Amino acid sequence: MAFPKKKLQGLVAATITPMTENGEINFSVIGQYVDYLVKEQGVKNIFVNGTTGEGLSLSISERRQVAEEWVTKGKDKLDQVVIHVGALSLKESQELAQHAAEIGADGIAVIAPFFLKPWTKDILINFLKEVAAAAPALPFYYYHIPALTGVKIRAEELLDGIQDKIPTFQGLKFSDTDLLDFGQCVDQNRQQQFAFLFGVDEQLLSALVMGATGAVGSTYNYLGRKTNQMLEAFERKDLSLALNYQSCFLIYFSCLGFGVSQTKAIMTLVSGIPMGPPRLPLQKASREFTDSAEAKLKSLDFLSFTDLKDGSLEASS
Ligand SMILES: CC(=O)N[C@@H]([C@@H](O)[C@H](O)[C@H](O)CO)[C@@H](O)CC(=O)C(=O)O
Repeated sequence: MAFPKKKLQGLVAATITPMTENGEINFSVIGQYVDYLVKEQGVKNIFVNGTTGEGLSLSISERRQVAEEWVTKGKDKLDQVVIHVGALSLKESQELAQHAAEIGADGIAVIAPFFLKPWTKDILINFLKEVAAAAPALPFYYYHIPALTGVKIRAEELLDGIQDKIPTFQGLKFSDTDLLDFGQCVDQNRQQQFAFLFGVDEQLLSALVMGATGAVGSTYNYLGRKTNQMLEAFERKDLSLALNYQSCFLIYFSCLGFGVSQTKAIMTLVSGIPMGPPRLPLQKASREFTDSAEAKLKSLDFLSFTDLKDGSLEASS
């Protein structure tokens, strides 16, 4: 089995799908976006077509093209490109999984189907197993995001014996605030060397304490460098610096808002790369929001990372 040379760990940016003002995908900026993540944010792993990437709002053909563009532009620059291939239709999910393997992606992830839902662990595993089997050489990650899917099966329950059913299972992307469930997943599966990737960015420090081996999230698009500093502080057991980062992050960024529309607007401001509006049913961030976010980011010196004071996101004034 062609598993990655190294385990998926550290920060993984959940990529935004850039769009034009007309709502078409803007493929032309993806190369620039890769360079920005690597050079400016120090982030070399990406998660494509997930929540932040509006994967479920794209057509299957668009999802294939987006995945292909990221793999092509990321070649020799990124470490790992994981493609989210979850869909309501098993057939579509399998088609996307097979496509991810064909284009040379490094892994696939799948959410629980969320319209006609699996109500038991065994049914969910059966669905995931069928998708994973369509890409038998690719590492498989379960993407647990119960608030959005409405599928409340605890991850800890799902992981019990999962590799017997899904031999390519390599880890969990856990986008939920139930740290007890997360901690139990880590605790019970430590010996299997799975990747435990936390997906609630504003709680990452707590998840590190519970044993997270990495993180997938929207904010690592523009806060990758600062979050890497937090990871380093945590590694050095400098909890006070790590906490300083997490607190600053909570105070400063939670007031800006974290929806996909806001993420697109903030990323455009911070990176200078146009991300465009989201697709319906999401609404473009209002001018009022963008103006106040810009003022806030300026007051933090945040529109130029190089000016940031070490270990602090505090306002320059
Ligand atoms: C619900 C949601 O979008 N969660 C984000 C977080 O990164 C989130 O934006 C962040 O924690 C801020 O709330 C990620 O877990 C989603 C993600 O990784 C993805 O785009 O698939």
